[in-house]
Amino acid sequence: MKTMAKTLTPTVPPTHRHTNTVDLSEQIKAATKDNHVRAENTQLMLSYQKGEITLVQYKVLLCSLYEIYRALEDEMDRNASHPAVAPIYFPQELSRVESLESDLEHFFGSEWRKRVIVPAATQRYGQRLRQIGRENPELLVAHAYTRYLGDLSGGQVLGKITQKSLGLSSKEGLSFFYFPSVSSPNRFKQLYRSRMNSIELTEKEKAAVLEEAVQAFELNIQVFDDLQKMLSVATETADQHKDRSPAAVLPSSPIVQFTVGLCVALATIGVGMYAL
Ligand code: HEM
Repeated sequence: MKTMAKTLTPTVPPTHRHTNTVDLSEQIKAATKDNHVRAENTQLMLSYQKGEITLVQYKVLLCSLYEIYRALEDEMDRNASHPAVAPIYFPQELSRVESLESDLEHFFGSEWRKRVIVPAATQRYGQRLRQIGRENPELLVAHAYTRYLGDLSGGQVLGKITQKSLGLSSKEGLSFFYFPSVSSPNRFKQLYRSRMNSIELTEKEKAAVLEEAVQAFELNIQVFDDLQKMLSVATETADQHKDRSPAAVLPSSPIVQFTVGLCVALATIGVGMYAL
């Protein structure tokens, strides 16, 4: 027996054994730990945690999330059969585009498409997603992890805070936070992690995925910071038109939209803002 056990012992050198056996899900969590703390401490997320999220903050956040998920889900769909995407492709359980569309319609009305407005950082995030979808689909896992596992973790608490902060009596306008096809977020996250760990990646690709996950958090942080700037400009504009709230100013008249856009373009030093 003893001899057999010896024969079966792997001959991989200990250092190799270590790198090959560390799961992607563990590595990605460790690699983005500090970025997660930074994301939690952005002004927008701090307002959230204090239960001080306003309707206008939530509305602009929804607009940016729509742009981000549209790019992410377009690219996931297009690359659904790619070996690094297929294991973590869960459109039925995770897709957010339709829920965001219904939330946007709830808050902006049937003409919501004309009123979606996003800052430059959101455009950059979308462009990055579309670029990796075209050029390096194996990096999509970094973005899918960052958004979907976040939505199934802290995002669940944020949903409850949003409902309370905005004084919403029903779930209307909050579909983004609900995953009707996920009965247990914790169990689903475990399944998702195991699927991530099953993706076959070379060491070089794995390193690139970890780097991309850090970037994904940074892109989110930039979006939150840009939204905050956009809102400060809108508040100043509203103060100059004392009869109007920022919520009314931001997505309404084309002239004010243009003014806000112009100010944010200046405030974000050349990066600009795009109205969809
Ligand atoms: C108010 C802001 C936030 C709070 C309070 C929060 C809170 C949390 C909590 C409690 C967890 C679970 C940790 C665990 O299971 O060990 C978590 C996980 C996670 N969060 Fe956040 N979060 C926030 C913002 C964000 C943002 C902005 C992102 C990215 C865009 C994000 C991405 C993630 C990810 C990817 C995970 C899964 C980590 C893993 O298990 O690998 N979070 N968050």
